[in-house]
Amino acid sequence: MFELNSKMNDERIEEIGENHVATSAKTPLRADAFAISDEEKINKIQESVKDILHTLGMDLEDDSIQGTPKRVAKAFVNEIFMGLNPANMPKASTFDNNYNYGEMLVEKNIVVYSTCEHHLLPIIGRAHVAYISNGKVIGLSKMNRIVEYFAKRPQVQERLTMQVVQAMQEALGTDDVACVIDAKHLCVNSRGIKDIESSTVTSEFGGKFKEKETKKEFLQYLQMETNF
Ligand SMILES: Nc1nc2c(ncn2[C@@H]2O[C@H](COP(=O)(O)OP(=O)(O)OP(=O)(O)O)[C@@H](O)[C@H]2O)c(=O)[nH]1
Ligand SMILES: [Zn+2]
Repeated sequence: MFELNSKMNDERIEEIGENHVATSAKTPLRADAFAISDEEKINKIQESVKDILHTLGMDLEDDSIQGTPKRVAKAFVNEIFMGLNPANMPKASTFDNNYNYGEMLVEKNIVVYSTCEHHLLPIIGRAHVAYISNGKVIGLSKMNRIVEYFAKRPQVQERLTMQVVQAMQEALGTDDVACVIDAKHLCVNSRGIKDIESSTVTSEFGGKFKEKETKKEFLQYLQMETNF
């Protein structure tokens, strides 16, 4: 019934380049960012973490800490910052909108675990992504995966929000995409000003979502009570 369109995604990756984001919201990567393999990155980071722990005065021979440099390095490369590796870009399978669904689709409450690039501390929150089909529909989980991919980078929340919208626009071939993120930054909550209550809201509205009524409809869905 549906025509899987993952080939388009591969072509798109080639077109846009390793950052998967068209223009303004690129993650600042060095030109030689991919000169060494992930395994080499893990080895180098491991040494750097050893150095930090040693400088802090920790005994690296201690049974509990011995494995920490490797653990941290693996977590950085394979998990926390896996979104820096274009090989991890999710395949954003799109399908023909055969049923002519013409209204907005909202994927609410997508969990965001990201990392603030200023302090390398967690950003924890929720993303809400919406689009209006221009002939294509996207697999629901792919929206969660796109958010996850861009979240797993050193980030500022503004850029993350824009990257999610741009990647969705590319996948769906439409400007009519929006994203709102509400997140807590541990650099604000647990250190510095130590304001445990505050959170940060960012938004990006593309195409029809810039129009008052469409934006309002999207934001109203986010206020809806959910009973499940
Ligand atoms: N705009 C923006 N700022 C962020 C984000 N994450 C963290 N920051 C801020 O980045 C700023 C870095 O400011 P600096 O003055 O260089 O760092 P700092 O001395 O640690 O600042 P304090 O957090 O105020 O102690 C801080 O105000 C952070 O709150 C983000 O996603 N977007
Ligand atoms: Zn921070």
